[in-house]
Amino acid sequence: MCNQKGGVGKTTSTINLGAALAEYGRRVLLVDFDPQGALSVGLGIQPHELDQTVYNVIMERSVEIEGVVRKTRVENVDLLPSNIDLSAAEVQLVAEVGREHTLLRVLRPVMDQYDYVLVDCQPSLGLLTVNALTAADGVIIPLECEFFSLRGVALLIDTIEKVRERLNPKLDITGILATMFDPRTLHSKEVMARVVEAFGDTVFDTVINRTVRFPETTVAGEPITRWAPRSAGAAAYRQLAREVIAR
Ligand SMILES: Nc1ncnc2c1ncn2[C@@H]1O[C@H](COP(=O)(O)OP(=O)(O)OP(=O)(O)O)[C@@H](O)[C@H]1O
Repeated sequence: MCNQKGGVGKTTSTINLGAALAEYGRRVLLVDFDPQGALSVGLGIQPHELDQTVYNVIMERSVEIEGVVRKTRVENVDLLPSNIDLSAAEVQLVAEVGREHTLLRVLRPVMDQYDYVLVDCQPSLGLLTVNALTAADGVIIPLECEFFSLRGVALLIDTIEKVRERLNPKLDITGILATMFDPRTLHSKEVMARVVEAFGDTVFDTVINRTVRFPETTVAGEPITRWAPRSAGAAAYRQLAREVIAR
């Protein structure tokens, strides 16, 4: 889940797509790859209380991923948590041999235990994000239905193409996900039309509406599929899960 713009719905989409995939019987690992630890918080975990996180797994050879991955309250959804420690990794990794492949290397031992591994990137195109792109089969780009949302997408796609050429030939854009859509405003519809015009079939049919239900789920520490299972937001992420499975 990648977009260097902040606050576009990366974390919300990682949690809720993961939970929806799990409802369809898929085994899911969520990787919090943002030092803010919002994904961990959104699943009811206090990141600052953790002794070991994804940071220790990628920086310390003696720490094995199996000991750091934890179960969540959601059946079939596990979490590799993160906290502020990860902010040091961006600088520390620069000196490492094979620095772009670090995340892929540490995920490999657990990869066959899951049907989907979703990585929640931080809002930057730095080395941690390049690590996520190097480990991934596909990128989902959440795009806020706001005027400036298309700014920066060209740079993101350029980065994805460079990673595909130089580090990970199988990398693909799985889809572009329109988020924070407000069906009452012409503005949202205009932005959506421009996104479809620019990216065509790459855009998921699923559109995530703007609703206060999502901030509520963060406070509750639960995905929307559990917090408000019959809400439109839960239905939307279930539809997205079906699209992702189909793609
Ligand atoms: N569809 C939505 N409707 C209303 N609020 C939303 C929606 N999706 C996310 N939010 C809220 O917007 C804020 C930012 O969302 P989120 O954390 O998912 O974005 P992000 O791209 O991961 O942010 P960052 O770049 O900081 O990691 C959060 O408070 C979240 O609860």
